[in-house]
Amino acid sequence: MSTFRALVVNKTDESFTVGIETLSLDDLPEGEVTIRVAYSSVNYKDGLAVIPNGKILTRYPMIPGIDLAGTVVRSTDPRFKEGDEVIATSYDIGVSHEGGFSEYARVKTDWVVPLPEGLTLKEAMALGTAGLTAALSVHELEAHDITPDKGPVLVTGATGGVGSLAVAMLAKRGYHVVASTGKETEHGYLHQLGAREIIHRQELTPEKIRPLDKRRWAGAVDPVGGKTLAYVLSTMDHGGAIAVSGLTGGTEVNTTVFPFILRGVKLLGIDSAYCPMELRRTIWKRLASDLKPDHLADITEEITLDQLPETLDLILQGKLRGRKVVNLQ
Ligand SMILES: C=CC(=O)SCCNC(=O)CCNC(=O)[C@H](O)C(C)(C)COP(=O)(O)OP(=O)(O)OC[C@H]1O[C@@H](n2cnc3c(N)ncnc32)[C@H](O)[C@@H]1OP(=O)(O)O
Ligand SMILES: NC(=O)C1=CN([C@@H]2O[C@H](COP(=O)(O)OP(=O)(O)OC[C@H]3O[C@@H](n4cnc5c(N)ncnc54)[C@H](O)[C@@H]3O)[C@@H](O)[C@H]2O)C=CC1
Repeated sequence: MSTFRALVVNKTDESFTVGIETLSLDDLPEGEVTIRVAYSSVNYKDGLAVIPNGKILTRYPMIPGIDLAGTVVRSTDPRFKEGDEVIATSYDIGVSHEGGFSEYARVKTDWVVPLPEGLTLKEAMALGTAGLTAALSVHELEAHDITPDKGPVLVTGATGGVGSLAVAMLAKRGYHVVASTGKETEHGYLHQLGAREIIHRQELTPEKIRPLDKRRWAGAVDPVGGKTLAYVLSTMDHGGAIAVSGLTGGTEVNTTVFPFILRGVKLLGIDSAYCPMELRRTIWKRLASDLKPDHLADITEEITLDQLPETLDLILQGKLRGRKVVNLQ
């Protein structure tokens, strides 16, 4: 192999371009582990990475793609050897270090997780950062004593990557899942993943949000943020917890101290990118076992490298359902 294909984003004072290019291994950055990438996946952050003011990429040109899974072809670190199947997600990958939308990648050993028993490379990318984030959210809710007997757990942005996987994981763990979506055509999909109730996303953004409103949820997984998060905060039950990961509904949250001081609500921030390695390995093991969604194949659609630009455009428009896995073999 002397050359390979990758998606490259470039920005200069005069232009901004996104396209497939042919590169050689010498074009890859420094790192101990070189990987023949089998699959990558599409996350909202990748959509932001390929627009001029997305504020994700820190230098250009850059290969985006925060997720990758494949087989080690060379390692200068004894922790990995040729032939090992591995996952590498987040850290600087696809941000300031060439990422997964590429047939080959070279990364730091400290970013690499061995593929856990119970997952294929394709399944690992069907999960990807969205799965890691959904699982971290469930893990954190559990750690804050939000058990299935406590009451309904809300998932916002429920047809998206984080949302779909959170619905499936919580349902598998026995929670009464309430899924919020604006997509009326996807109710069947959400019921199939295990949602017990489906509500329209507009219900979570009323004109006026009271400091405290009727208690509705024991827990919530919120990849939407913004006004939705403000309403969810005001409608949490006593001792409830919200795992907040995203911003598709906005970055500003107008709230009061009352949910925190009168109902003891906990706001749990989820950061998949710099999640410590020990916890990351624990979560990947759970993703391969008790949190592995029963309907992973139904959540996932495979695309090619050539289909990436249009798919990245669609994720920013909120038009995708579930997860897109990029086949790079
Ligand atoms: C899969 C994960 C996700 O999807 S997370 C959601 C996607 N991420 C984003 O949308 C973040 C995009 N970034 C921004 O919008 C901005 O960087 C900002 C609003 C977070 C801050 O903008 P500002 O112009 O005020 O400052 P800087 O960009 O110069 O950064 C200030 C300070 O924050 C640190 N920082 C920026 N981005 C991140 C990040 N993603 N994670 C952690 N820290 C971040 C940056 O390093 C600066 O810190 P400093 O110590 O000064 O270096
Ligand atoms: N904190 C972390 O570590 C991580 C954060 N994220 C964030 O989580 C969010 C979701 O990421 P993905 O699942 O990859 O994206 P996605 O595009 O697959 O899902 C987003 C969902 O939000 C919905 N949505 C869009 N605009 C909305 C609005 N105004 N109100 C309500 N719902 C709206 C979409 O219809 C879609 O269902 C993003 O903001 C992303 O940046 C994702 C992964 C890791």
